[in-house]
Amino acid sequence: MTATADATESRTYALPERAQRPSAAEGEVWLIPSGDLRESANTESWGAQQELERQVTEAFEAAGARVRRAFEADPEFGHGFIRSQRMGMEVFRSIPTDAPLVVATANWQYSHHVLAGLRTHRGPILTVANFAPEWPGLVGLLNLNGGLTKMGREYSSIWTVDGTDDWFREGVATWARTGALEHDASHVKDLPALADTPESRLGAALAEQLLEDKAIIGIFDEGCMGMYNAIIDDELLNPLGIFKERLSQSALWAEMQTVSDAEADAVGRWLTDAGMTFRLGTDEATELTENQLRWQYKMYIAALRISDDFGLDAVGIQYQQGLKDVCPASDLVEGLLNNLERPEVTSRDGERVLWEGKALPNFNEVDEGVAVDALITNRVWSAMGMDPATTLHDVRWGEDFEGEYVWVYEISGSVPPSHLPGGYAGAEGWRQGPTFFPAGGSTINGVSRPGEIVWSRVYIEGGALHADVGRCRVVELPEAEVTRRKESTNPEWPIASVVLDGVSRDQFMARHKANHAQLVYADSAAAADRALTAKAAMFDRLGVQVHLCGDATVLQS
Ligand SMILES: C[C@H](O)[C@@H](O)[C@@H](O)C(=O)CO
Repeated sequence: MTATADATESRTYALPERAQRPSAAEGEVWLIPSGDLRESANTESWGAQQELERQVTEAFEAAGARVRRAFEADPEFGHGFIRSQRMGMEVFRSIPTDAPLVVATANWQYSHHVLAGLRTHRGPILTVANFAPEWPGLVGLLNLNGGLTKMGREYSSIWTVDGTDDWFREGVATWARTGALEHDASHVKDLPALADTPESRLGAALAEQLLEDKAIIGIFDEGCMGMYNAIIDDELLNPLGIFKERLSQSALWAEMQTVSDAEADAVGRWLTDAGMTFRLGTDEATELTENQLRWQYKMYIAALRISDDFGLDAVGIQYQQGLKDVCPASDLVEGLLNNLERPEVTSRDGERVLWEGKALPNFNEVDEGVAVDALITNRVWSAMGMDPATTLHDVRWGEDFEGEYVWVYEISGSVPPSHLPGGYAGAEGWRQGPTFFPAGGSTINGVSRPGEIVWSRVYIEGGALHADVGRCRVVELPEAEVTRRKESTNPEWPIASVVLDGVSRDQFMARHKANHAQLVYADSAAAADRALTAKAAMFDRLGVQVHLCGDATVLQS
């Protein structure tokens, strides 16, 4: 009997067909927009995106270049954003690999929709945002830039309020001509060798302790909203003595079911007694309700119990995907965890008060750059006897006010109440917007009190961890101006009016490698300088490369 013929004997195989890409045409610039994964956000911000694309197209035409959009808007969806990673990959198949490419961003966008294509694109890349309050294009841009920086892909970046300013138009013309754009970075210097001071000794000692004893950051579902820059690989994280506990938001939801209404309601009573107020209504779809609050209180208790189970040193909840469809947002929980003074929670058996009188550092949107920063800040500030309550803020917008550039830093949900005037008395809970949070939930809304701040950002560049550190002040603006700024952005979110010391708007935008900046108050300007020195020393001893921005100085005697 003869053996059956081998199917591959002919040695002719089905080779994959390769996509035929158009070739780049002289004087042609390609344009793509990256969108949100949430269609509600895409349809609502589509008008703002069209306006930005009009401004960008006009600026390129004035510079003698043509703009070609890589695909048309889809009438079925009612917008022309790239709305998923898959769609991004498909769109990139039609873009010449060596074409000059603009990513225009007028909204909050999910960077991973376009990072796959950008990673292998060979032509020059320009990221552009509208510097406008209503839709956070610049927040999206800063995240994208952080992602490109982490992956080591060269890019240029520019932003504009309305497309008419010379700085923007000249920048576009320069990039169209040369494929590159340099920004002023003269405000940044590397950390000098630190003298032996009480602060440098404290930083080094805390670093040694972390390296020896190690710490765990608990991550309820890693990776939020395509923020590739906010994921720190274990290989970079573990050498700091910090390890991840990977947890699931479904476990959080399950634990929430075990918390009784009575326990949840006690949290609510504590907050009300402390002076916090809530804007309550009855329509679940658009208003904050008692029912939503009760679920948030259950989440607060559940988060602390699970953190206790795993012996966590800091915790983050992904929350914007998955969890937001199941239950009210976690923001209220997150602001409380970061605060020293907060409702008491016991272990399940009622025997132990969890983190009694202490904050459990929380990193919103599971941003691991924030996790490292919050953990270190908590330890330095606690050792110095200062309030360690720290939070990220979105770098949301800014404008001159009476000759000074005042940023709108605005986290998408909550700050620790100690950042507000009068603490809980300065906190008002508003419903999270239905566009992003169908199941609602309360924010911790308010206006951050004036004070001396250390700001920072931990990020990845060149395969290593870096920290930009600087000094700023939260300033008090007239009420009407604060209201205008809040209403131009998201009035349900807490705002900090920030003046950066020695850093201009464009220097900050060009340098910053994330949509988030970390803020913590110090007791005075002198205390802030001392704390900054200790924090820089701790980073330094851990092997994180520290850069001092603007007027930040370290004490050398
Ligand atoms: C709700 C929005 O998507 C926000 O969450 C977004 O702008 C951010 O906060 C990004 O950090």
